[in-house]
Amino acid sequence: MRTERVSGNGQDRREPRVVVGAAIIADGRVLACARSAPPEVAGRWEFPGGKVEPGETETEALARECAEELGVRVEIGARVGRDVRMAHGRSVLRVYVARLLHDDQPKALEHLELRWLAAGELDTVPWLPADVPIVAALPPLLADS
Ligand SMILES: Nc1nc2c([nH]c(=O)n2[C@H]2C[C@H](O)[C@@H](COP(=O)(O)OP(=O)(O)OP(=O)(O)O)O2)c(=O)[nH]1
Repeated sequence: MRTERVSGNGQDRREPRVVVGAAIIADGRVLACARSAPPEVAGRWEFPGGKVEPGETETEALARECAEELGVRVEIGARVGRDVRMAHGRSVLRVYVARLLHDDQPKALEHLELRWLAAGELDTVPWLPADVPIVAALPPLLADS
């Protein structure tokens, strides 16, 4: 895991690593993805995404991960929910709304399964724990889409 030292008030502190996720919304549904690895989280559901690499913006990281994991091009929009601390504060999950571009259709290139979920179906899959408060913020966004 990569961390950064930031000086302030004569003390060093470590900035949490940002993991970005894309809540891809289309026709009132959000794309949920079942992780294939590692074994301890395989079968749990998440938003496509991953760690922001050095020198990359969050938007660039999301575009890269959506291309790698789903083979799609996306437009990134507003934040969904709040930052959720993970790994004892060593990382945070930060999710953005995304929309598919050019009629691209997501493919499970790295996930076990993909599902489009409407607001009433959000609790039909076992989300990773950090995703739960973010999923709770989705229904108004799905209603507006
Ligand atoms: N992508 C993603 N990761 C999540 C979510 N919720 C959640 O707890 N995580 C965790 C799982 C992992 O511990 C971590 C992200 O790891 P990752 O494996 O997706 O990141 P990455 O693509 O950059 O992978 P790597 O380069 O380390 O192999 O964040 C989510 O909704 N999306």
